[in-house]
Amino acid sequence: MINLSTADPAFDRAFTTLVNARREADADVARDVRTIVASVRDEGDAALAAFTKKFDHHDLNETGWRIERSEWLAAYEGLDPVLRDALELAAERITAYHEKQRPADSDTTDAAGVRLGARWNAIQAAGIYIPGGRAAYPSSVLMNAIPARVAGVERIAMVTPTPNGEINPLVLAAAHIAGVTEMWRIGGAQAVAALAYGTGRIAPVDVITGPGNAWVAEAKRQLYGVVGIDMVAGPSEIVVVADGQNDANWIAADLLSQSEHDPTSQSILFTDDAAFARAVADAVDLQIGTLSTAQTARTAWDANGAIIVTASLEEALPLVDRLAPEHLELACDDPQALFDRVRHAGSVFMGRHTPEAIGDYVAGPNHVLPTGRRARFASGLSVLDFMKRTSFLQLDPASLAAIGPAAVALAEAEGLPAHARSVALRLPLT
Ligand SMILES: NC(=O)c1ccc[n+]([C@@H]2O[C@H](COP(=O)([O-])OP(=O)(O)OC[C@H]3O[C@@H](n4cnc5c(N)ncnc54)[C@H](O)[C@@H]3O)[C@@H](O)[C@H]2O)c1
Ligand SMILES: N[C@H](CO)Cc1c[nH]c[nH+]1
Ligand SMILES: [Zn+2]
Repeated sequence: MINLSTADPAFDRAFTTLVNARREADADVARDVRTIVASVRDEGDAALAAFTKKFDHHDLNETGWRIERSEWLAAYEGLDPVLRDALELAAERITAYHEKQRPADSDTTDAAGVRLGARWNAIQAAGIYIPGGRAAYPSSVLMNAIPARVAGVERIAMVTPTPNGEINPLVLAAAHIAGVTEMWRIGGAQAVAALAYGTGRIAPVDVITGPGNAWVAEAKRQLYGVVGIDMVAGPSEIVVVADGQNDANWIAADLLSQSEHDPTSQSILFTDDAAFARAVADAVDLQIGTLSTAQTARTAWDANGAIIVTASLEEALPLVDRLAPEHLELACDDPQALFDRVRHAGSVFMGRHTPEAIGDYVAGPNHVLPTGRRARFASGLSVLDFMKRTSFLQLDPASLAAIGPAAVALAEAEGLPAHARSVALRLPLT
């Protein structure tokens, strides 16, 4: 973890180094993913089986490629009622939030008499990636499959790695609740490539969504264009802006909630109170030892964590924008005043009683969010990622006569005479 202060003359250089650090996509990851993707494209299921053996340590021909619906249902029915209720509550709240994202079609006639509009359609087949290397993510099943279902996607093909052939029953139960239509026991860059190109067993999809580690995120990035993607949602990140009135233990837990995801995760605290900064650093060190995820959290915190003391909370805001974090917590009395001045963040958690983890599970907005400073240009997963828009137009003789001559003039100016003729032939003779 690094300690910085904006009062330090060397601050600008140190902060720029922090902003530019490429935690997730070093050259080796990009090169290895290129090899994996090419193997799956050329060798299909044989490559999938080999990579699954290498990375997830099981033989797909023994454990089975697909996980059948009967197993999802059995898992759902066998769930502890407390967990079943929790999943159902999460699913209800996520559905309610995403239903409001359904876009409206448009169909209008303008002053020239031209009918203009746009119609939204769901994509036909979505591939959803559910991480499963270090932890199981039933919450990510809901966050991906529910918006796809709300959009009206017919085929929702879920992939998830099953290390040593084992899968968490909660993941199966979540697939049952959320409306997944097929499930494959594969993960990593190889699963993303299989969904993009298709293999003997797996039909290709139109769009791949979902979070994952550095290899998964890089595979989506490389395959964009072969398929659509939501955005690059890699190793988790959090920035907390907190004044000295907070409980240091609460803020330490918030920082660790994202450090425990991945050794390359990043957690950063900005505070205007140097004594509070020291208290949080101590609380993080005390809490790490109590976590079953201590090893991952410790690696991430030591390598990528930062505590930055500023002269005021306001001073932190342009620095937050430069980081464009996946998650931003504003832990102070008037979070709205700070929020009004933040431009780049995937999702913002306002006030002292809104820990980021509530958004990971049950609040409603999507937890699949852009990482690696991509909140500068990308947004969290939504219903729109599973839809696309077709524009349409309709003219009659009068409206063509009104705007057609301008099109003819422009076509001739572009040196495209067939374009000009196609319009001119329909215009009244003058
Ligand atoms: N940004 C978001 O919205 C969001 C949401 C949830 C989770 N996450 C992130 O998802 C990630 C989950 O990671 P995970 O590892 O638990 O599961 P994962 O499913 O993303 O990755 C596991 C797979 O990674 C591949 N892999 C592992 N080591 C490899 C290597 N050396 N070379 C090639 N491939 C390799 C294997 O194929 C393995 O099956 C975390 O980074 C977490 O922070 C992000
Ligand atoms: N914080 C993750 C997004 O970066 C989402 C998640 C799921 N489960 C727990 N956390
Ligand atoms: Zn999380």
